[in-house]
Amino acid sequence: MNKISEKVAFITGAGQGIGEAIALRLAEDGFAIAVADMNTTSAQSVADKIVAAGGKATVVEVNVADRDSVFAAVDKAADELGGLDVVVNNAGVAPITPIEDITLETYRRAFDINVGGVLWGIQAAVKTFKALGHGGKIISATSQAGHVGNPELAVYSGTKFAVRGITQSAARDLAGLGITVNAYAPGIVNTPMMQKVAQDVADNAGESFDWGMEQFAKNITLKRMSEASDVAAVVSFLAGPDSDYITGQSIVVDGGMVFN
Ligand SMILES: NC(=O)C1=CN([C@@H]2O[C@H](COP(=O)(O)OP(=O)(O)OC[C@H]3O[C@@H](n4cnc5c(N)ncnc54)[C@H](O)[C@@H]3O)[C@@H](O)[C@H]2O)C=CC1
Ligand SMILES: CC(=O)C(C)=O
Repeated sequence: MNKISEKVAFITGAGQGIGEAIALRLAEDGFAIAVADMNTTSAQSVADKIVAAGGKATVVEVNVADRDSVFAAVDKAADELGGLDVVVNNAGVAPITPIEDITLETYRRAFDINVGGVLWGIQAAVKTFKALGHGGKIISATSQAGHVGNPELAVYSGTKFAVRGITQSAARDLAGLGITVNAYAPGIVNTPMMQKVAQDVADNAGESFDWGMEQFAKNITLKRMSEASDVAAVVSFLAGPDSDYITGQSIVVDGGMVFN
């Protein structure tokens, strides 16, 4: 096994879905894991799974939309786990927003969580990496919808395009500190988020849940939906030494939906 011993990874939105899969995969890779989420009950069950498998984990409560909360969570994780090497800004929300229905509240919440959460996560990571006297890796969630605008997802697509812009700028700003900054862009992953997106799109069209899923899944070249573990494998690569010469990139892991 490719063990990276004594390294620490902080992962937001790690209580379920893609974040959970990333936490389990990086624990398997040898990282001690800060399972950061606003839902501490689900986060605790992920931490319990890691510990039961022989790994090391701690639960950290965080609201990624709140800058102070993110800084406090990263500090706590580094204190409890004795360091910090990788920060994964994974938490996000995906409201369905046909153009004419977009409200100020929906717009603000999505940008506060999906974009603010990435900015504050990057800032908090830099502060702690500097305090520890070394560089590190910052990895954030964008989406295939951050590479091509998706129907009924204008606000969400906007946030995920923003994550790519921030990733590119931060990569340039932070290279001198020995920090790489990258993103992963999943496709259609079978998680609670995607199930709700499909249900909402189906409800708007007066169709079934399966029809809603099909609207997203029909253009996947590999003809299967993604498992969260497909995404976690790419994050494992971005968190490990084999990606040391990569920065400022968004790695698409979507079974062939968008081609760059
Ligand atoms: N599921 C999919 O098909 C895709 C997901 N993504 C992105 O991957 C990331 C993870 O998505 P999923 O696992 O599907 O989502 P999910 O909704 O299943 O899980 C999200 C997790 O984030 C946590 N969270 C939400 N808001 C938070 C906040 N303000 N502070 C702290 N934690 C918060 C939730 O409690 C939950 O545990 C998101 O950024 C999403 O946009 C990107 C492309 C496709
Ligand atoms: C939710 C999401 O990121 C999609 C549909 O790509």
